[in-house]
Amino acid sequence: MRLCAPEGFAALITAAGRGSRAGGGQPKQWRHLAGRPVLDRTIDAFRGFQRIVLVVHPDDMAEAMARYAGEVTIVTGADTRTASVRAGLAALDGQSNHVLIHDGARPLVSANVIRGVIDALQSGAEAAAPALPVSDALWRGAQGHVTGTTPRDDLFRAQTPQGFVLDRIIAAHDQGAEAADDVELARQAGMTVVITPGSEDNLKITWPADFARAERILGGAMDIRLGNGYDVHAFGPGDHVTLCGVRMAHDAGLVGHSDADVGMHALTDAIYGALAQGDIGRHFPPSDPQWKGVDSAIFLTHAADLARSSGFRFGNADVTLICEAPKIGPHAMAMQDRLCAIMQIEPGRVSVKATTSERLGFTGRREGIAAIATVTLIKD
Ligand SMILES: Nc1ccn([C@@H]2O[C@H](COP(=O)(O)OP(=O)(O)OP(=O)(O)O)[C@@H](O)[C@H]2O)c(=O)n1
Ligand SMILES: C[C@](O)(CO)[C@H](O)COP(=O)(O)O
Repeated sequence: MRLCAPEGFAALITAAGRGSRAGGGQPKQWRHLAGRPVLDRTIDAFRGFQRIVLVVHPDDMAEAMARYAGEVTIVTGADTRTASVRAGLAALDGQSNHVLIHDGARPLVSANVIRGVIDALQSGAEAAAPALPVSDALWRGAQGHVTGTTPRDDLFRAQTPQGFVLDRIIAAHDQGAEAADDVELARQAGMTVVITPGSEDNLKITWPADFARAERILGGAMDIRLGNGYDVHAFGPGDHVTLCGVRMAHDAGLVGHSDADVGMHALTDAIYGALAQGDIGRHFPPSDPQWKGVDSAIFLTHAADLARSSGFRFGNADVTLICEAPKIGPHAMAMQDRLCAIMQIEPGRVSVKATTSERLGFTGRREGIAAIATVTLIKD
């Protein structure tokens, strides 16, 4: 659930690091986590803020502008996290009186964690930040052996967002010191910092294995839907068929109320099925003359829009056409492209393939064409 931040609260997201510990050939904030860039998810968590400042590396400025211009204020960062935060603070103007400073590399921060920081600041704290008590025993060690134990009663694992009265944290940064985080700088400047509840899920992606861990956490929170669809149309008089949006010459046509695109109908029903929204007949009754002879793209567009407006994105779709003729193979790519265009999803997520039924049954006797489709929808 997304929160709505009070007026005067700004968010500052640091994303100018190079992610050297995470590896992967690309800075971690730009790598995909369950299908979306890490930074998309981080920014989404702060969408309820009127003002968001995003600090990026100069090499990433073009990418950041292409993705987020107009939604957030984008500024260039510097060599250290502290200097990047300083650059971001300089972009905040008099409209903000509080700022929450957050690592771009913590994409799974929850509304509750953010709300805890805001609540503390609204209750009068000059600084507040989430943390978790250390629950494991803490050892000192050398050469592979335990050399001592450290009491953990007053130890916490610091997280972000770290929230501050804006002019107090700007003043702390103006003193120019380097620090592990903004709480350290705030304390050096004499501020009292309230500890608010952190979350195990609010991990900072730091090491290669953190991507798999974050995907596992997201997997638990994701709503993943699977839908299937099946349709049949009989051959009748005609000189072409339209399958998955592609018109093909044939020695017969397909009989139907609309354009009888059996593949598109199966796919449309699969989407409605995944959404638990009935089938094409419920949304476009065959008794209604306005759907007579129409392009079935109308139905697929409606189902895809319904999926999106319900908060889902497409995982993939797979359509199988069952017929002896016409030959589907030469047209399969064009069909995939057409379905992707109608559903407004990127190529590579839709498959169209075909099989015969070895001359058995109604498809084997060339009396008609059948189609089955499967689709996955994801809400994260
Ligand atoms: N000069 C820097 C360094 C870090 N960060 C940001 O601060 C957050 C926390 O830093 P860290 O996890 O250390 O990220 P990196 O510096 O990218 O990682 P590494 O140290 O492995 O290179 C990240 O969102 C990172 O992009 C930043 O804005 N500017
Ligand atoms: C700000 C921080 O995430 C709080 O835990 C942490 O200090 C960043 O440390 P890093 O060494 O820059 O990853």
